[in-house]
Amino acid sequence: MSENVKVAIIGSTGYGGVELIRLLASHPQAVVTSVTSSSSAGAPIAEGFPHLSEIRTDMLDDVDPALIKSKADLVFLATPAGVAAKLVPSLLEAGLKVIDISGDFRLKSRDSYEKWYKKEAADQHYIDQAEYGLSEVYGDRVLGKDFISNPGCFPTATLLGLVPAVQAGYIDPATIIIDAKSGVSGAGRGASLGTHYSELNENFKAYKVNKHQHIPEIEQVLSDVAGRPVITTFTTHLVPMTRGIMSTMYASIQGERSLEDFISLYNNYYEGRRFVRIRQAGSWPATKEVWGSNYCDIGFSVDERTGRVTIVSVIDNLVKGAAGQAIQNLNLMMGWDETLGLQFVPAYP
Ligand SMILES: NC(=O)C1=CN([C@@H]2O[C@H](COP(=O)(O)OP(=O)(O)OC[C@H]3O[C@@H](n4cnc5c(N)ncnc54)[C@H](OP(=O)(O)O)[C@@H]3O)[C@@H](O)[C@H]2O)C=CC1
Ligand SMILES: CC(=O)N[C@@H](CCC(=O)OP(=O)(O)O)C(=O)O
Repeated sequence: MSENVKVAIIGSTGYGGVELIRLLASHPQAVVTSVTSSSSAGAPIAEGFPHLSEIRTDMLDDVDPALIKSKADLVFLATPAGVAAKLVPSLLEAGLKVIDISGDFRLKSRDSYEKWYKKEAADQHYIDQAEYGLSEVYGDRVLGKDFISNPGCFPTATLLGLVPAVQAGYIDPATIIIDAKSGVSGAGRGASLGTHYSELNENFKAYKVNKHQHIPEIEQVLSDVAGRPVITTFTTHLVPMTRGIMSTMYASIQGERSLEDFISLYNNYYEGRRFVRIRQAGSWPATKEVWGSNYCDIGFSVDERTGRVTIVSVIDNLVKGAAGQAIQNLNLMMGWDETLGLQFVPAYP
């Protein structure tokens, strides 16, 4: 087992960054030695985040690769789209390991990134270096790597719910429809019209229909496991709750497959993977049952009338959908037990 690792967080004043601080506080082998800010360097981090009082007494550092390298071995980026694309080359050149939580290095095609994110893509050389860290699917590839691109929140819930069935040929990938719902912390800490209280409270709305930046990420992985190009219908909805994602997926079943066949397939696929829990027949996961934890819970129904399966997958967007999976990737990179520092029981109710 490797030594302890010193880590820095860029974007530590956002929701993903603050969640990294919370989770890493109880990690036995990682210590946060630098928290940075591009807008309030020099201020104590606990000033803006009183919940960190007496827990973190340090000041925010500038986003300076040389300074970060002098304090840390590895850096997490939890920054808006387009920032990591510019910063990562200098961080890697400084000799830091990198785990990027943003979408900047997930898509292997620069054209696809520019089309869906409407930002300038990173240099292809660095995109090629990034290992896509969907832990339960590609975790084996992460060991010993220096640069991980952490999956998106919706793709994590959706892909963990679809990959075993697509890979085994239990469903026809061309028929997949994904109906996804997110709590508002998924939109980050910055205020916007769509996320302020009176727009959100007592409301439930669809957004970015057929235009969401997670569509190509989901299709990239499904195409990989299906062995042929897959395109999907994916609709996101905003729910008036703080944390949580529920992805409900529908697809036509191929061959004779019972509910028990699906449950057994998924139990086998995720055997030994502690963060994916497969529900028994008739048990449907709810976002509260994974709240504050790194779990992804998945339930199924097989409809003999239509020949379709319904798959429901839930995660906490800030944990398994962001900071938690990023730490799981840190553990896998370092050759540690993937559950290190992540064994939280969901907070209930
Ligand atoms: N929220 C979620 O559930 C998830 C988010 N993500 C992705 O993670 C990333 C962070 O998301 P989230 O934490 O929600 O976003 P927030 O808006 O809450 O935080 C982003 C942080 O980035 C920092 N930042 C902004 N511009 C720069 C810059 N030019 N250089 C360095 N730092 C900068 C800001 O801090 P400061 O001004 O102090 O520098 C800000 O606090 C995004 O790419 C998001 O899409 C991925 C999965 C889930
Ligand atoms: C509720 C909400 O607005 N969620 C965000 C998720 C953002 C995110 O995770 O973005 P990247 O994965 O692309 O970094 C959205 O739907 O765009």
